[in-house]
Amino acid sequence: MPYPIYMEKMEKNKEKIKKAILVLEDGTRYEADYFGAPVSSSGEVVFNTAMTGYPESITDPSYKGQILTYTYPIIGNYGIPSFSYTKEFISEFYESDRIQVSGLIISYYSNRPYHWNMNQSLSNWLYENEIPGLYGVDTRFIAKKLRKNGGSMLGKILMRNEDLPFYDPNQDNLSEKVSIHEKIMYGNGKYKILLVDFGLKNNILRCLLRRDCSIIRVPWDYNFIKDEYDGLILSNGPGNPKIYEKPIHYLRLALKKKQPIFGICLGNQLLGIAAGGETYKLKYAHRSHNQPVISLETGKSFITSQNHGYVLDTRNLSGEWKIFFRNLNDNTCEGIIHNNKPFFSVQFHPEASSGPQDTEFLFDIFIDLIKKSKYNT
Ligand SMILES: NC(=O)CC[C@H](N)C(=O)O
Repeated sequence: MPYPIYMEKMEKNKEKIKKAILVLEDGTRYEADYFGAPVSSSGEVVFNTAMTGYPESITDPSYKGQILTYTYPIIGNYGIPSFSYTKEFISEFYESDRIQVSGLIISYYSNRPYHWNMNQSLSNWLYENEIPGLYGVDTRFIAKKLRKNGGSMLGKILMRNEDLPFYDPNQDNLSEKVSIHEKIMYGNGKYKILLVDFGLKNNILRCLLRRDCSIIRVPWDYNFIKDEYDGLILSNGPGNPKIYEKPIHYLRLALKKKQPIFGICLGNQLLGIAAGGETYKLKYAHRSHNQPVISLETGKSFITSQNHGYVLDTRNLSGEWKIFFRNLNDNTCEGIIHNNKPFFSVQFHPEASSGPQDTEFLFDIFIDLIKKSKYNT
């Protein structure tokens, strides 16, 4: 066993640490030790190069159906935070109320976690939620392999002599699994935001509540066309954007109206499709805290937090739209903006969490657009 491990529950049960196997769709088999729960799991293996923020990423619904590999070598060192809620009943430190990843693959599991706000260890949290983790893995080797295959591969974590079929989450409607089923209202601010939840990250709610908004959060397939609102936000979310035909149809209708629209990540892809564009899978997916983008409006560049495997092909975008941001690494589209209506969207995460907060000002731009359209100023 290459690394020590901190597995309270396992130790209590005097269960011996056993080996598990990572199997990739190209036939690669990789033996490693496990932490968290001793259960087998199948999904799309992706990797993230961020150095911090594992509690936020693990609870980000955009990771639904995915097995997350960290290239940063030490994970678990600050445990996981307390389960506290704001007065609006939004989790203070998590991006949703549950673990969303199907498994974790890491190099070194830190066996002495410490943080003033720590509630329990990462291993314990995974154990309680029946999610497996593998440690002692050369995650940079895995990342290189995944990169060669467009940033992801189907894979499975297998315990004992079990087996599972491969599972491709991109064939599924994942928003159905992670979105809400009933409307939820938050705050009583001046600006009425209709927020379509495709699997939203809580920090979108927190950012809006700090900006005098009242939020009507609705399920992914909610028909918002007849509703009254000051601004429409399309959240981030998991899976293949092309699956979400119903909301794309509603969006085409919303584009005929004049209320401001702001799309984030999956929201950007859906808005882009509604505006005539296409989406395709990136050659190298963007999952990190240090993705550089440039605004084609101002010429300013920003470091952004990202988590996406698909991207917009803007070639067939209707002439009313232009590219708002571009990625400075691979030149892909990082956002679009309408020429004369208050509609824009970004592929990165202006709400960050985790990651750099440099682009949170986009929420202010959105509120300014609302002020203009609401008060005609
Ligand atoms: N974070 C997101 O909204 C991700 C969008 C989409 N599921 C993708 O991977 O490209």
